[in-house]
Amino acid sequence: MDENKGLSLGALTAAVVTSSIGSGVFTLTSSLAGGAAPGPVLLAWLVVGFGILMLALSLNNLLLKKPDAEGIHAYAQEGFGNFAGFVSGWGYWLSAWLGNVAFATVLMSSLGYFLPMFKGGQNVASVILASVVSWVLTFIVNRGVESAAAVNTIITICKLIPLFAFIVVGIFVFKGGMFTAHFWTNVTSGVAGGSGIWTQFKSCLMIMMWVFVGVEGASMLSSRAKSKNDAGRATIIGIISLLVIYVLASVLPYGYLSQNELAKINQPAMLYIFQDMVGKWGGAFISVGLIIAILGAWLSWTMLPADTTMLMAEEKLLPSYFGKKNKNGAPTFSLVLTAALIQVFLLVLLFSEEAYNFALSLCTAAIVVCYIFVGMYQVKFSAQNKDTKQMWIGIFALAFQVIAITLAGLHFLLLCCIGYIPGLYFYYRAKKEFDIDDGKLTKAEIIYSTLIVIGAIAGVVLVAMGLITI
Ligand SMILES: NC(=[NH2+])NCCC[C@H](N)C(=O)O
Repeated sequence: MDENKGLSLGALTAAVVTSSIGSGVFTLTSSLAGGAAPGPVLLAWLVVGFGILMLALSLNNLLLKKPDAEGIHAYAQEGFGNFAGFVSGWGYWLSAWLGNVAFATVLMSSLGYFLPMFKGGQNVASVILASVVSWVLTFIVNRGVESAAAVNTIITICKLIPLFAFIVVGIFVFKGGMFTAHFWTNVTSGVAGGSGIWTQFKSCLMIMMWVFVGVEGASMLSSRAKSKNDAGRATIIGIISLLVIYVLASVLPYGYLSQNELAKINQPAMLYIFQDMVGKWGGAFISVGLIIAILGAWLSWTMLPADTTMLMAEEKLLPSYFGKKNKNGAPTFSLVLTAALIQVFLLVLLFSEEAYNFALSLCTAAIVVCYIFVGMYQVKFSAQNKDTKQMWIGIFALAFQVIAITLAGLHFLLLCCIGYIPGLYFYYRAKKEFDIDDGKLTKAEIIYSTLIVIGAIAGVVLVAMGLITI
């Protein structure tokens, strides 16, 4: 994007929309229909939309008032010290590549639409191809490639066209009677009378938060807005537009197929529903858009984690080799480490029952850690500056994240703790390398690290006991 003139309202709004759209919207309907009827789905959208809006407004505010903070973890560090900065940054990094694992499964299952050998996205052929894609993207980023504005625009258009086509056709084939038949009752649950509204509502949260992962990226662009007002306005318009797209794409199909049919449809659901609506070409049409959307998002989510660990190394939160750039200006160590971990996870996928949901839940849980720190810092900073309105925005943002992750599944946070263990080692190495606090962990850091380790052990134990299914 052009750096000199500042971004217009339209460009900023587009950035908010496009930075969030990855694979999620294409799989939404069936993921939601597995646990909820249209009524609770709409209710959940309202709540999640509000919570995310509060988060984005907090980020906007902080960015404008603290323009020199670089990266989302900077707020945690500024507000609550180095260890908090590390926890937030490492969480962002974990989230970024775990999300790529989820992308891999959707990408492969959409290729399965054309090539049966990839069907389901969870077999040896899929894992091999996904690994190749992951390493190729890493290689490209390692060559120092920056995402070009023109490419971004093309990717955005390719993402949006199939979505609009789906929505328009969805409106035409919509049958009101079908939609309202079981508006509040979950007909897939097997329980007579379905599961209660509350249970249905809860089942929507994780996937709905997942589709908004990435909004923080666009909020980060606020500093490049032509005017401060535009930054705030673009966030609101962008999030409302996203919400409209998500609501329509996920809810219209309830007026076309029954909830049972929707829940059982192959993933990526949008592709198969559209094929059902318009004929064979429909599936191909959606899948091309989907494949481009994922590759584009995957590329930027390859750059982002490496950028984060690079910044963290500059802030002395990680050893200097995380920040060491090759001759193309790319942080090779970070990139290769990340790709290697993705590789391990792709192999795990072979044995996972619900690989996509598992990966997206971990990705979402990990980023919630950063979001919680953003909320906390927004509250702290606004309270210090006696800015009551912003403080309330922060309180809502924070409350939403804490409550939503508690309802969606705290055990995913325990599993994320496992991912923090190597991070703790690197944090400790960094303290030694830069001789911070005489190269030792402080008392508080020891306590927090112990809690993380306990969380990780609890996570492992729960998995071993079969209480958490992978
Ligand atoms: N690689 C990642 N961290 N991806 C997260 C982005 C997910 C995106 N909101 C989606 O709907 O698919």
